Amino acid sequence: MPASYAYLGPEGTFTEAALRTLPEAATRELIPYVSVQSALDAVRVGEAEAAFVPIENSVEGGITTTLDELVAGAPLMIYREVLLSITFALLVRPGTKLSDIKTVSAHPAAQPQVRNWLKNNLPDAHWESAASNADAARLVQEGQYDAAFAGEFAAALYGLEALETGIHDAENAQTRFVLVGRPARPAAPSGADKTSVVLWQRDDHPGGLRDLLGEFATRGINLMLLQSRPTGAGIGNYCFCIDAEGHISDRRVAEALMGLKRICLEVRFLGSYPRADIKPGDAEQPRLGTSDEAFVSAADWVARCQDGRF
Ligand SMILES: O=C(O)C(=O)Cc1ccccc1
Repeated sequence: MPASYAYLGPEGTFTEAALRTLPEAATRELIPYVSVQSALDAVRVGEAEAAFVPIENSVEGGITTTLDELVAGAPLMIYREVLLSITFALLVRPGTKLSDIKTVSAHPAAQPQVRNWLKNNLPDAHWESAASNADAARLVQEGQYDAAFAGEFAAALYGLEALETGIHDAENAQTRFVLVGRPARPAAPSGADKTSVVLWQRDDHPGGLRDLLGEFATRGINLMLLQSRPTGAGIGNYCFCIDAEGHISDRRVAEALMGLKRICLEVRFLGSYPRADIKPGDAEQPRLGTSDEAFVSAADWVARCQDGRF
């Protein structure tokens, strides 16, 4: 197994900055890839042990390329998540003034975070999407665009200077990144975990989504993400990406997944992994009647009833 992590590159992405916060990244070779797809494919073909990619941001929601790869591509599993607070710098070739800027570029997920700033400061600039924010910086260096929105730290890598820093339409904007590998046994519960799944409904009926959500609700499981994605089978056909509190080895989570497996056309397990938003020990206690002990004693009671020993 190659001891390398693929990531959305080139060098100087927020993805790379987030990846470097993981202790295990220090012992791996970090290899930049040009797209989320190519980083994930590197894992699928065994070129890399895992890939690190953006999956969600607090301003715009899911990063659809990543969700769609996890939903429809050859199965992969999430092992870790990282949250990074993000503000942008406007990077230009040295000497460029604001009034010189006719074209700006960044990753599409950056646009909702800089839209108001652009309207107020560069209302006539033409937006061009790039494969990543650092790639936009690289293209500015090459002369293809006049300015890029990227991390301030990318300036030195591409011989650029920051004309403006701290650009962010929404206060406290965060992006969530995940470390994705081939399917294997999830790490043991950390005490504050999250489980990701994709659900496909068996048929279209009133309350169909409520039935799916009910499997979590009746077991006291809080949801942290619900994003529908088109299945590609026609208008109105969606699957649901869900992040739920807890680990698959928690009885309530396992029971909810069994319930979903019984009623869904398909359930894809995407992993149980430590939450980045809180530390183990700070997680809420299970709601009344949803602890492992409650499930075990209820199952014992049913077994005794079946045995006539109640
Ligand atoms: O990692 C990057 O730099 C990216 O291009 C992805 C991205 C886009 C917008 C916010 C955070 C990360």
